[in-house]
Amino acid sequence: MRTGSPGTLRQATDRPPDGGDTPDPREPVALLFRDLRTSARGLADREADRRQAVYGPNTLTARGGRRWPRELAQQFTHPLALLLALAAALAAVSGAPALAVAIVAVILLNAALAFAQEQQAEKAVEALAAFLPEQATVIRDGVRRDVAATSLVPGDVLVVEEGERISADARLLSGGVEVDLSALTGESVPVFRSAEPVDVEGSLLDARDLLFSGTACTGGQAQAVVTATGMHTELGRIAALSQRTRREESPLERQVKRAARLIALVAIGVGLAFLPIGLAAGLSLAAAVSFAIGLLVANVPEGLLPTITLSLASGVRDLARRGAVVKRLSAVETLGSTTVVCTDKTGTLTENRMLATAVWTPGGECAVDVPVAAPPEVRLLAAAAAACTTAHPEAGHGDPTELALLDLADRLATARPPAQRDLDRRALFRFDPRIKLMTTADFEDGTVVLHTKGAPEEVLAHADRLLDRGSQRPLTPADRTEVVRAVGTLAARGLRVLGVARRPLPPGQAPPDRREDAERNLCLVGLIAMADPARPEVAGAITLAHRAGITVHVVTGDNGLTAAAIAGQVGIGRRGSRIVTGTELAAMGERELDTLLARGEEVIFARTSPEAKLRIADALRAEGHTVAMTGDGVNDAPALRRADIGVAMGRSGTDVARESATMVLTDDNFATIVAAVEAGRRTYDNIRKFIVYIFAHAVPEVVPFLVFALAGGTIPLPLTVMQILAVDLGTDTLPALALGRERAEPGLMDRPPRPRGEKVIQRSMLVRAWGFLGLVSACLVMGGFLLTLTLGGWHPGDPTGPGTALHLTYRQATTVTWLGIVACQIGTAFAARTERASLRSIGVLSNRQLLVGIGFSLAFAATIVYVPLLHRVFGTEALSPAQLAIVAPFPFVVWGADELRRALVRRRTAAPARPVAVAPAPAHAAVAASGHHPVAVLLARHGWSAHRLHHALGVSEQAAEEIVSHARQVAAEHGRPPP
Ligand SMILES: Nc1ncnc2c1ncn2[C@@H]1O[C@H](COP(=O)(O)OP(=O)(O)OP(=O)(O)O)[C@@H](O)[C@H]1O
Repeated sequence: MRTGSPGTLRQATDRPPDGGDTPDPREPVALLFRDLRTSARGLADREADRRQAVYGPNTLTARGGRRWPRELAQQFTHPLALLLALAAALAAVSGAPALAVAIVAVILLNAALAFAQEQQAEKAVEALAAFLPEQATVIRDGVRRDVAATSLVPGDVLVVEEGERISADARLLSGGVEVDLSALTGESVPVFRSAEPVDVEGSLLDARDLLFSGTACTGGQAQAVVTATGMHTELGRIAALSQRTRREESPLERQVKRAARLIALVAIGVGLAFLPIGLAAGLSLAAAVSFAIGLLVANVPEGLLPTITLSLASGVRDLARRGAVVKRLSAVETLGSTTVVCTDKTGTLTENRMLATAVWTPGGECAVDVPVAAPPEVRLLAAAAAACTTAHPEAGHGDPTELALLDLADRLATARPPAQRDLDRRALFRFDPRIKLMTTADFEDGTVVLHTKGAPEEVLAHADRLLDRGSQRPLTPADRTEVVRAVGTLAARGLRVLGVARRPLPPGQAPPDRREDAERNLCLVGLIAMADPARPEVAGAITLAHRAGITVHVVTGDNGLTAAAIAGQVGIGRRGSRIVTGTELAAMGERELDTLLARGEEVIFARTSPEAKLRIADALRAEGHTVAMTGDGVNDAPALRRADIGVAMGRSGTDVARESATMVLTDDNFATIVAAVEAGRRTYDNIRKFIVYIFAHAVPEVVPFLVFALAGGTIPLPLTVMQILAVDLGTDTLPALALGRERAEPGLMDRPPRPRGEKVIQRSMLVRAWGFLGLVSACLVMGGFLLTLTLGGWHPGDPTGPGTALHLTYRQATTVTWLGIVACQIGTAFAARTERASLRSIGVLSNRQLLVGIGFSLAFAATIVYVPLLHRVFGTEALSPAQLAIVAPFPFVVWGADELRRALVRRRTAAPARPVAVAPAPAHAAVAASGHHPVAVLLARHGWSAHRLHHALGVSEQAAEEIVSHARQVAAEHGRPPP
């Protein structure tokens, strides 16, 4: 046996061990217990509290100092900020110091806003930790209980089980576990660690009997005594790990960054082009340069990216409130484009509240959900199943299946207390989702009895005898058929069926070491059927998912008939479904699987292995789908990582699954996935809305310059450079932020999913922003300018410079132009709130933040127009009520014009807009019955080509052809023109 080096031994003292001086974890257990002043019964609660005061909470504190100075500095060094700085320098040297100061103000203001938005975004993501509190199981005062991982202290006895994250450094006391050390070593192959002392030279991480904080248990069960917590753990010591990693950039942000740079280039082009035009129109070189710079500054969309980040973060926060914690900002946008959800059944579609309702023995079926005087064979069945459990109902700990079995045994008065059961246990082969069996060896009446429970067909495959009315006999083929029939009858009622078998070992024989030796020659005792009701909210969520063009496949470890019954109850597979068992799937080639998935049928993959999930995710992604996949076990981790959105269960799932997932459901509920898709779609829509808004103001800013340049001196400049900057400085940002929080547009979930890879900035948006909203605004502001001049007695060609009679009128006219732009942007903000719907349908005043933003814009505008001190800076002048009256209708005109345009668009494309919302018409039903993608079916009826369906919806080419030809056929049958 290894001994610890005496030099490192601490003297036991009366006070708890000091937090900074941890004992050598490798010293013999007895010494370790002495040094940590603990025992195998764990600490007393009060002692644990005391130690918590000494050691502090078991958390890692971020090192590396404050990061905000660097983050703030970054706001000044990104390419767009540098471009603006260059413009400021140019302005300064070209003799326009006021312009230079104004540009610096733009840079400062933008940096401050961007910084504030990014800090907010980061906080939103960090706050998510609060939604996922980590738990640890400990033994305190000899009793097993769950505590918050932060409350672990040295001396605690930790119980580590498969799937759990290890939250402190610990020395194994009993049992053995497989651990994934990749968080510490980067090596992802699990290693075995056990309490058996083995001498290993080398680093602490190689020690066979130590566990480390931050690693995960991927198999087995063990108890270990905590030797170090918080920053004293190995994880805490690796300083680099405690520094937060940089937030990765989302595809959306990358796309927008690229677009923003492109637009900045265009802005430079426009600015440069203005130089010769301005000179030709009679401007001095200095004036032409400053106008060129003004145009450049006005058109650089520097506020876009931080606004997007903040919008995604607010999506993250919103999702968390609805019970879905996402771990990456980019997940929000991916969620919005989800086309397929692969969900498991137990706990996600169902409540995971099991109740044993019926049992089957060779004597026949017997209901057990009512008080019954159970015959002896039923009592034996319940007792055998209860023996084969590890759950602890008294500690609220355990798999719901096992809790139901213990409850049944309790009701039939055959239960042994869990503590006694654990004392009698001689061996344990845990439930393995691959073979779907669990076996225990238990001491009973002087001998060891093997108890096996699991999927009935597996139990049957390992049994050769049957317990028939108290006596064993060989299992005949007829018996097997009868058992299979009984399973089918129970499963078709949506019940989860378990087979139970046993085998007493000859007296004195020790339990087998190997699982294969334990799980053979079993004697089947009977079947236990459990009801697990479907969650009431799931049916509504499935309907919503279907309307949104999302296909839902069930991928479950359970029996196909059980799964099909539950799926039927919640509405999955209404359009046709197929049950594919794990064995059938294994026999399927890749092409066959592709064809199956391309049909658009909702498939029930039953009795699947975790590896099957990976295969299904791969096949769907290869088809071009965006896949959300749920999972809860250790083995589900690869599939969770491979899917576009891995969804883990916050309540019932393992820590390993939670770590691999992109999204964790705090309520384990399928309906939350659909709610998350909805939130994702809304966030994405909102980003498009403020892009339209931010882009629109460029046109009314550029057009006045063009008019001036093209008029050859007959029309004076309608807008000064400083006025342009004032729009950038004060009036645009808040409404843009408010648009990012807009509520969902009606019909959001009636649209087919956004095709994968679709660009966030689309041509139609630019046409709307520049070609419509911008153009209308430009016409209005130019009209306002010319009207003000004319009413003041101006004629084309009249001089308006300083000292002339018309100068005051001219200054008022430019103020009207400027105020006109602000007014038009207010109209644009209202118009941009919906993409297609009428504003009335979402409530004209429903976005409070927008109203606040507009209030701020108006106050800012009033200051610039009416504070004399600012007149000199911005070249503005106080306006008369009559002049104000010119501008006052602008917001309504812009908004009204867009309202009309949207109404026209709605009318023109009314049918495909809500493709799946319409109740299935007979023709639809007929095609739907053939099992095709319902959205595709409807779009085909509205004239989409097979090619377009294939590319937009990811339907396979063959399926798309079939859908289109079917649509033609249906049209012909109804005497309609072909689509
Ligand atoms: N604790 C257990 N002991 C023995 N057998 C079990 C246990 N839990 C489940 N089984 C059997 O294994 C099958 C598969 O279980 P698994 O946990 O993989 O999936 P599931 O919970 O039924 O469904 P889902 O995959 O939808 O969550 C179950 O249908 C049941 O027959």
